[in-house]
Amino acid sequence: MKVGIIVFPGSNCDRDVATVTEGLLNVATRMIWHQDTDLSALDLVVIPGGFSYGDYLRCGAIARFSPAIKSVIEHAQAGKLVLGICNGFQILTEVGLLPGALIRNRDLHFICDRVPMKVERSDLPWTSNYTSGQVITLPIAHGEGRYFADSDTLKTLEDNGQVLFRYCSATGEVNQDSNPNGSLDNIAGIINQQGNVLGMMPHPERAADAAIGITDGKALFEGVLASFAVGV
Ligand SMILES: NC(=O)CC[C@H](N)C(=O)O
Repeated sequence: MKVGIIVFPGSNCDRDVATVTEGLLNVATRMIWHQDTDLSALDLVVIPGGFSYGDYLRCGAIARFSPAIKSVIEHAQAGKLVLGICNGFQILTEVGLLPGALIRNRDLHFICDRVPMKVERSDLPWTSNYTSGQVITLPIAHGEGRYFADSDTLKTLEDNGQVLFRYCSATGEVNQDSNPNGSLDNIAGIINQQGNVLGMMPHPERAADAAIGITDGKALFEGVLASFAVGV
């Protein structure tokens, strides 16, 4: 398996992802400057978190025009895996690879916290190392992480099982008290219809090394790796 990580001016979680894929899991990993377009030979492309182009205009609104993003679209359309984390999720919605939008948090504050969320399904490479309904804890760090979509889009997402991660309480209750940013339906992460594109506001790459004291994110990368090992 080969991983590519897109680097924009202002990305700040790119090295964190590489530390997990290359450092902890020993997976061949390449950093891809946003002006590069060659993603061939890559299995997983990660659009990392951060503040691409300073998040001026709107988070992800400038990054979506980068040359690398054209190649990311082709990569996704070929059915290959794309993971957008935080700013990466925002970029994926700007591009239209995922529906909806990420808007200012309900309380208009930047939130930096560790929060519980539910893994809704485990039948995809992304979550094959979790169990369906498992409550995990991951860091969040965003100012514009409130998932929003029109009611038809939201219904389609729910009907198709496209909500992969949902904020909840430590004991698994999904309600407004366990919703850190006001996301509709407590949505923390969604997939496209085919399931090969995942966008999520929480940061699995910041929760993979025991030295940090939180490791629930490691299983996401391990699940993807395992899916290649068995040739899924
Ligand atoms: N950690 C991140 O990727 C932050 C995303 C974006 N800059 C926001 O504040 O919402």
